[in-house]
Amino acid sequence: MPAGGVGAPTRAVVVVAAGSGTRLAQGRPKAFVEVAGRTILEWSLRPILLSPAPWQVVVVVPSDLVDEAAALLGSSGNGFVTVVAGSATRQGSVARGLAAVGPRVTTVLVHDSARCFTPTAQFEAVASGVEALGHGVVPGLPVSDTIKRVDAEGAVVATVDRSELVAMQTPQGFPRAELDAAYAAADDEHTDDAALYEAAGHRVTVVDGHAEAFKITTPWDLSRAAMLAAEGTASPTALRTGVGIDVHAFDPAEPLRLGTLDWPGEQGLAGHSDGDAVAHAIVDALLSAAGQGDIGSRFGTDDPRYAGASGVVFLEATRRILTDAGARIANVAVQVIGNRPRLAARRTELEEALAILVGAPVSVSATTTDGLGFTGRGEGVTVIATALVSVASD
Ligand SMILES: Nc1ccn([C@@H]2O[C@H](COP(=O)(O)OP(=O)(O)OP(=O)(O)O)[C@@H](O)[C@H]2O)c(=O)n1
Ligand SMILES: C[C@](O)(CO)[C@H](O)COP(=O)(O)O
Repeated sequence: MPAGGVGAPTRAVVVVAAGSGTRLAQGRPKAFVEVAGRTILEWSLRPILLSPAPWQVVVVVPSDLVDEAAALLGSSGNGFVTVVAGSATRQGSVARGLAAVGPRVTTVLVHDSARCFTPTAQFEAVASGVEALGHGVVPGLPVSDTIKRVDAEGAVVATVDRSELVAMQTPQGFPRAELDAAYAAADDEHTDDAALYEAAGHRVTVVDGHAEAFKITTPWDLSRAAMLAAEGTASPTALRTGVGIDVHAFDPAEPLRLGTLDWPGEQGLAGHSDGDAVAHAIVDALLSAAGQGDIGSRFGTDDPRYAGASGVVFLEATRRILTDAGARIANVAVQVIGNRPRLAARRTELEEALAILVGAPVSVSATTTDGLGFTGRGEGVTVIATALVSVASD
């Protein structure tokens, strides 16, 4: 499914990783330098992948490393991650990233890959701040040293009142249309996105930043990053697959509900709920991938709340279970085995409806068994689903 299609996220984060890392001096662009066996780029995506909200992620890397980054991130398999080539300046790189943000996105965050241990909560706080306030939101930390203003010779001109100062971090968040317009109008270089946005006349609110959102700039910062990774403060993300199967017999007295859609004129499926075998197989695949049990243990047939319940109810409840467990859905694939209904004409509609509920791409395929078995005799359907989720690993 394209990043901008129905079901695509309304939040995006542009992760700028196209800098050269001159001050880090490791002989490689900074985002491709490793910390505890993973590149800074991979570390920087971990908190975003752990976020319960679905994000479109645009990663901006040096132009000669686009293929390497796509391979590293496995982005070809995930419609919500895009890798694009950066520019000579940070501002130019951000502009290239913004150009790749999908049409459904209304809140956009810009994040330095170099701040790779930024906690997930900081992304959530900034995005929800933008959505609540309707203007720019940036994380900042109080300045801990005394600050002096000096002249060209190094003579102190003044001691600055540091109670008025905050050190800026990322991600910096903005209403998408306003940031796009500010970037289109910008004619000066700014050191952060908020400055460019302020220059266009907009308001910016500062929220609390976090010490772990420091920017890896110098070799000392790299040592600090290695210490954090070794302490497990920055635990890596693991990908887990899950599988689910559901079988239902046809019941001509019932209307057909499959994949949360109504199928007028088709025989229904028998069941304690609405018999939506596609929704049930997806629920099992998601629970299995996240290690959260199965549909029977979570939504028992003896529970009156689920008698006649629609697939939407099961999918929404399952998504909440995964969110509470800190698991993020990467994608779901479904195969329907049976003679009826014929899915081809409604495949896109079906995939989009399911993607909205799951919050990630869903692909649906169908097959028959050449007349063999109960599905071949037209007595019912079998549905198989697989799911991929990311979870915090030990
Ligand atoms: N042309 C550029 C320059 C910087 N960045 C990104 O902007 C962030 C902040 O820049 P900085 O940490 O200063 O990175 P470098 O420019 O790589 O560092 P240096 O100035 O030491 O070369 C980093 O995530 C960096 O990858 C970028 O995408 N494109
Ligand atoms: C955006 C930023 O991280 C906020 O502190 C910073 O301005 C970028 O760092 P740079 O070294 O000025 O590129």
